[in-house]
Amino acid sequence: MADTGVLARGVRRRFATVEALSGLDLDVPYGEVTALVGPNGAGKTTLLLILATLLAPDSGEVRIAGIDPVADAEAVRARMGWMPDTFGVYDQLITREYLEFFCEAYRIPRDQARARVSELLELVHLPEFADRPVHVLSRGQKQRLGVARALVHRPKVLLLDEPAAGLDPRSRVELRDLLRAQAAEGVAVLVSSHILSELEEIADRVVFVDRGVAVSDRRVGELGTATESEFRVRALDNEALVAALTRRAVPYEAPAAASEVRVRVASESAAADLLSGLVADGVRVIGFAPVGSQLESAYLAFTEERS
Ligand SMILES: Nc1ncnc2c1ncn2[C@@H]1O[C@H](COP(=O)(O)OP(=O)(O)OP(=O)(O)O)[C@@H](O)[C@H]1O
Repeated sequence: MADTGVLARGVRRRFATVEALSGLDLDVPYGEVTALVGPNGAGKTTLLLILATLLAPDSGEVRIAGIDPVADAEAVRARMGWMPDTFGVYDQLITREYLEFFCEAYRIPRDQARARVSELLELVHLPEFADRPVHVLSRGQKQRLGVARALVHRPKVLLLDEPAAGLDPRSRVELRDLLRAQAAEGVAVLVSSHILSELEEIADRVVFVDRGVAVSDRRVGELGTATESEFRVRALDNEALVAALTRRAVPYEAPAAASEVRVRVASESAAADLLSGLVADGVRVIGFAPVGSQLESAYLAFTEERS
């Protein structure tokens, strides 16, 4: 148990008539990025608030770095970094002062705080903003400052609620690198998000949450193998492609106006077989790619199953 950054067993939390969490189980190992994915209202934020010591569960067991957040919130906070989905920044403060303020909150001695803040500003690529007011930072830069704030006390567990929301592609890549680097240092990272295509690159594991329970837990590399998915196929000669698919009895859709055909295959392995078969049939294939990401296909498959 001590070897898991986050452990949750049978966690329940009700708000009046709504059961936000109905017996959720979760493990977040050290050294990995675990993503929490699920539709609106699935209970992700409720769970993160409980893990961050900000909300008590009605029942169930929770351990953060081996410690019960209800019994000893202070010890958990000393080991856990938290970035909420919306967080205020004290706009009038200078960026360096902003982080020094949080160092003080975590009782980091002043002489060490200065060095720690410089280190963090380097880490989140904001050193040139050290002496500028927080309000000049862009949204992506503020988001990175939020990560720096969560890392002030070198937590072993890092919890982030929708950190990539509203970020442009470049800021998302920077955030991804930052989180991967934390995992490489041995931190247990838990991140909730809706941006599925990005999560595929950020996360090692994906936990799907729906109606207050974790319904599936998969390693990102294994996502594509278990689910049927759709592939987009393009060939120099569309008619030859359609003829080959028909001969092979592969279900396809060929929208009249489009220059591509969509096929449904049972697995990645079936997709690979189909591609080599088409080439062997003499079809001059110029494009063969999954529609949406693997994570997206898995997500759609699991929400379909449950609706
Ligand atoms: N403070 C509250 N009072 C009443 N109901 C709440 C409260 N917080 C959450 N809920 C309800 O609990 C359920 C789960 O909400 P939660 O915010 O945890 O979902 P989520 O998965 O984070 O959703 P989203 O992706 O939209 O942020 C929802 O039905 C929500 O309306």
